[in-house]
Amino acid sequence: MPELTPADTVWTKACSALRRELGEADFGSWLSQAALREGAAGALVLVTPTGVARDWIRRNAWRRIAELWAQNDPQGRHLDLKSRMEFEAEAGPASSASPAVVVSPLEIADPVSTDAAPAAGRGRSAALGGLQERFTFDTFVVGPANEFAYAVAKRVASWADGHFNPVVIHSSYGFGKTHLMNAMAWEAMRTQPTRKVVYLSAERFLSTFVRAVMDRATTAFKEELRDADLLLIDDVHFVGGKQSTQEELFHTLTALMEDGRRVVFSTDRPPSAITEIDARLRSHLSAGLVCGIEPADRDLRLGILEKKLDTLGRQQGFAATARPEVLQFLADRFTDSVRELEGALNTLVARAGVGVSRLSLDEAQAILRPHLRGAEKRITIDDIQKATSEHFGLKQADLISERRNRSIARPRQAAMWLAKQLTTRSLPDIGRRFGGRDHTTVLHAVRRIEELKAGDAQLARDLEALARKLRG
Ligand SMILES: Nc1ncnc2c1ncn2[C@@H]1O[C@H](COP(=O)(O)OP(=O)(O)OP(=O)(O)O)[C@@H](O)[C@H]1O
Repeated sequence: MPELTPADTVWTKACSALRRELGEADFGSWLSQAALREGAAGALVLVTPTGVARDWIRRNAWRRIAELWAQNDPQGRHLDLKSRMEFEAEAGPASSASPAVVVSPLEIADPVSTDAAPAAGRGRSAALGGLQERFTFDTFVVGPANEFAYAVAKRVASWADGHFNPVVIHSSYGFGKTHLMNAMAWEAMRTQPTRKVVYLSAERFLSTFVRAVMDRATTAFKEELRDADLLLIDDVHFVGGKQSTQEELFHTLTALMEDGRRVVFSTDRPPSAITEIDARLRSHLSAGLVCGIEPADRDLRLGILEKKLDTLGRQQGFAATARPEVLQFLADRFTDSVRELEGALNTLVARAGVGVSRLSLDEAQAILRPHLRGAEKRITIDDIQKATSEHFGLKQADLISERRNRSIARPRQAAMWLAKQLTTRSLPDIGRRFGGRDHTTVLHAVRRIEELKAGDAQLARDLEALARKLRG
């Protein structure tokens, strides 16, 4: 039997990208209440509590959800969107009582679960949920972009003496941080089953901590973490701006380090650039061993494709290969993150099945056409800045500068809006490319332009002309 990816895993992955891209406020207001459910005949439906929420999601996030879903679901299942009333009307009254709920993002947190380990003995190891079995060193492909981070991760997992503390692994989204963090946890548990390994995302650190505060159970929470021989916290930038969580994290870090325990963090930037994190915590992170993972080069992308193809084939029970020109096409077109690259390959295998090895380049392109809309002509933020500055008679440097006069600020906001529409970059990523601005600034720009273009016909025309020019 091929191994199926549970729908909740796909949704969890999509949620973590959506949370980052939409921002905490929108995600919390609209998506955190939506739940993935199974309707009639096993159809998967994202169910919102109200019709208003459904409409908001359809207008503002549905296209992106569909993309993320396709990228993360190897089975290529269809996902529908309905309000609860619609869902129950169609599925019949039994649906509300049936155990059809797969998962809602608010229910994901499972403060102390110990059921995630693969076959190797667990001993005192504890994973606070969320470890994925497929993320091991064996499935990680090494190349110049990640070899240093990989070597450090192997060293941490072997419990070698003379370790650096903390270790910080950073990369832009989708280039393998979580994969390496998981691989370290699995291997550390395997090599020293009597030691305690704790892995959790910063998001889960936050939600578990908040819940512990509400339940007056912070002592148990602290003990659970401070007892770890190896603590791994993924996506630590997420605690930025959350004062008490940062403080708790800082105390956890110092307590563990004083005791000679090992701590590893992953972040989306070098620690010195995470300005939304408290200076004290930031300086502790910067003082550790900081290793970056660079975007994968073409050879690494090809290597990853071959490895994934082999794994997918084994999961589905056939020897999967693909024509070199198909793999090269994927490696050249899906360069924004390994996640997208993998999503494209998943789509081909899900659609063609055993016939994937016979797919011609034309057929592969036809299958991937919906995914290529943004990538057809790969538009970069640099292209957008050049076109926008030219259109408004400015210099590209003006868009990146600190200058705030309206004649510059408005085109800058327009360029940010275009970056959100025409690329798959996240808000933090866009912010970074506009002179290191915060993701909230980008979000504000995107909303402001949405508002303005509804009443300002000239601006709407400018944006349309720019988008047309950029799309080519
Ligand atoms: N070098 C690699 N070898 C094999 N697979 C990889 C590699 N790099 C990334 N991947 C795959 O790409 C996908 C995205 O990687 P991962 O989730 O680790 O990224 P990330 O950097 O943690 O992203 P984010 O910042 O969005 O959390 C995963 O399925 C992972 O297995």
